[in-house]
Amino acid sequence: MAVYTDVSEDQLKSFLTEYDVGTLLSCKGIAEGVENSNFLLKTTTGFYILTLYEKRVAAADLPFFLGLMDHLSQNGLSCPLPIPRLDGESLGELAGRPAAMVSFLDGAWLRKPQAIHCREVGRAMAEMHVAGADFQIRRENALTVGNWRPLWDGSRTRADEVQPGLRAEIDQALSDLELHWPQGLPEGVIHADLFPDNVFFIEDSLSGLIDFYFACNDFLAYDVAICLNAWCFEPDGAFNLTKGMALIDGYQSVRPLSAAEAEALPVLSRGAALRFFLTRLHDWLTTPEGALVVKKDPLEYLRKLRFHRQIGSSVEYGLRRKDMVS
Ligand SMILES: Nc1ncnc2c1ncn2[C@@H]1O[C@H](COP(=O)(O)OP(=O)(O)OP(=O)(O)O)[C@@H](O)[C@H]1O
Ligand SMILES: N[C@@H](CCO)C(=O)O
Repeated sequence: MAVYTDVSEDQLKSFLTEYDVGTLLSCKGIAEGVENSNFLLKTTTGFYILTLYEKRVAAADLPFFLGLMDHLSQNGLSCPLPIPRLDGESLGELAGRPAAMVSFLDGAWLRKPQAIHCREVGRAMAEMHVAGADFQIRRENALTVGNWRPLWDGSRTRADEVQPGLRAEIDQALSDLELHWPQGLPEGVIHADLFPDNVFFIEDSLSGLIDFYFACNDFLAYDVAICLNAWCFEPDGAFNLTKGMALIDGYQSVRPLSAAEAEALPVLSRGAALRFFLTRLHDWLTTPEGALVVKKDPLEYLRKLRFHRQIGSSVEYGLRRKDMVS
């Protein structure tokens, strides 16, 4: 459930006078999502998404997120386009929160993506990487290798409550990643949370990407690793090589991976698994019972981390052998 802040009709109507979007016809809270409060607005000119940014999104980062969506849309990527206010700004304030409106994207996310969808998401991610190359604002990744230890320290003493032995296992996995994290790979703007619920499809065609609120500058291939984890495992925990191959082929049809990126996929995939394990574990341990937010299972990502630990080469993710040499 993600409507944390209530908005009265009067507040909303007064907010909309700052925009050239016609007259309000209806406003519905959107239950999905966990970070922000989202509303679907219908006005005499069409549908819009209104987002009130809650505390987990730093106000200082909003110009990056909104500027990025604007930049990517202008460069041909299908993603929400921030609607400018009459004063030319994208960001306003509503009910005491920073707030913005973006265009509505048609489509729906897939509960059971297949290999053809993985290919599409790989391609769209590479298009995003290319379109973001000349975006001028920078945002460091607040959830990369250097940030994992403080995050882990907040959960570490209680980890064995979730699964006996977890503390020692993650201690070891984290130290190993800190030691072996790659350096010097090609960097750029990454989405960093391109899970199935952030990719819309109409029939089998990808219609757009949403939710850029973890986007940042980091290794481009790290985004590929995040997607391998999010798209290519089956509910029983098995890695689906056909999906991995489709995702990587889709990506490389737009932006071929360098040999160094290809070689780094196993360590990047371990890191991506640990990153989502750690945020999920934190939420698991700190979200009060009875809260309306659905907690995501950290152990799903522990299983993915274990899978990547026994990977010998990126060929096991579906990378073709010819792409492993420069
Ligand atoms: N531009 C859009 N067009 C259509 N629907 C949208 C759009 N943006 C958001 N939505 C709807 O709102 C829901 C929540 O959006 P979003 O995922 O951005 O929420 P969030 O709370 O910021 O994110 P999350 O919890 O996934 O990090 C989406 O699942 C989708 O149904
Ligand atoms: N995609 C994240 C949630 C935050 O967007 C996860 O599955 O843990």
